Amino acid sequence: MMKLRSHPRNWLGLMIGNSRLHWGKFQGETLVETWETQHLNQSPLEMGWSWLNQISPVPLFIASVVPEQMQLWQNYPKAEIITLEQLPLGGLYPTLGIDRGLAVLGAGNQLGFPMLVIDAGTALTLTGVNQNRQLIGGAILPGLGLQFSCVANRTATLPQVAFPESLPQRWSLNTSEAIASGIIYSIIAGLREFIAAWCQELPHSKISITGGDRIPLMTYLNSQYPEIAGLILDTPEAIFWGMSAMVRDRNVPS
Ligand SMILES: Nc1ncnc2c1ncn2[C@@H]1O[C@H](COP(=O)(O)OP(=O)(O)OP(=O)(O)O)[C@@H](O)[C@H]1O
Ligand SMILES: CC(C)(CO)[C@@H](O)C(=O)NCCC(=O)O
Ligand SMILES: [K+]
Repeated sequence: MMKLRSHPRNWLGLMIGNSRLHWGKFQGETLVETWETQHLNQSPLEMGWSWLNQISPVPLFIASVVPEQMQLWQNYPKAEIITLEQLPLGGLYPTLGIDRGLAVLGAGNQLGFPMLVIDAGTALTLTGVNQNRQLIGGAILPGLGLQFSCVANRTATLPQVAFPESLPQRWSLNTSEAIASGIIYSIIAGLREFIAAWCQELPHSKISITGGDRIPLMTYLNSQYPEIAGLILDTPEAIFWGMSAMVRDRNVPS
């Protein structure tokens, strides 16, 4: 096997997340466009998606944290799976989510290592890599949306609450705001604590954020801890940057 050091001319990246599918359209190394779609109920071929290959025969590179969704792509021609084994970072553990690995690789490649990535997705994760591209570790907690839906679904009277547009009152005098306060102040205080601990060990680290809930989360962080928020770089495309690096350096039979 040899390592290619170039991208296909046109290609698609697909990150299968827990809530939805994230797509990136690339021309060589350039990310041209990203969009989201729902999870599939059947394989893309059964859905009549052969057009994806016939009309535009582009290579498709897939990374997934949802095994059942990945299964649906098994027989899809021109699809290549991006796996953790190929990820050029040290100290990985076998069950690390490929989304976390790709995000920290992508953000680090683009902005520099050490890198701490916050992924505000279905799950909220922190993933830290040092200057030698070794995984130091991270943390996983229920994401913002999951925390809101969990309290509503698992209690008799608590309502489903939408994310508030701005930081709520900490001391609330109504149920909806009390739920929002409890979840939001706890998450941002927790993040502040994790970031402070990380920066104590790796003072020169970059910190970046990605994921579907990063904008409301940054709004709350900005209001309460502007000095912490000011350290965090917005990198919605971090996972695709990571994919791009792995696609460029993929192995091909020599
Ligand atoms: N159309 C949408 N569908 C689902 N979630 C959405 C949508 N728009 C915004 N979101 C927010 O995005 C969050 C999920 O983030 P994201 O899409 O990054 O997660 P994901 O697909 O599960 O990826 P991961 O598994 O990596 O967390 C949800 O909590 C939700 O609040
Ligand atoms: C934590 C999630 C769900 C975040 O999408 C994903 O990265 C995952 O399934 N990870 C596996 C467990 C781990 O990363 O340790
Ligand atoms: K699970």
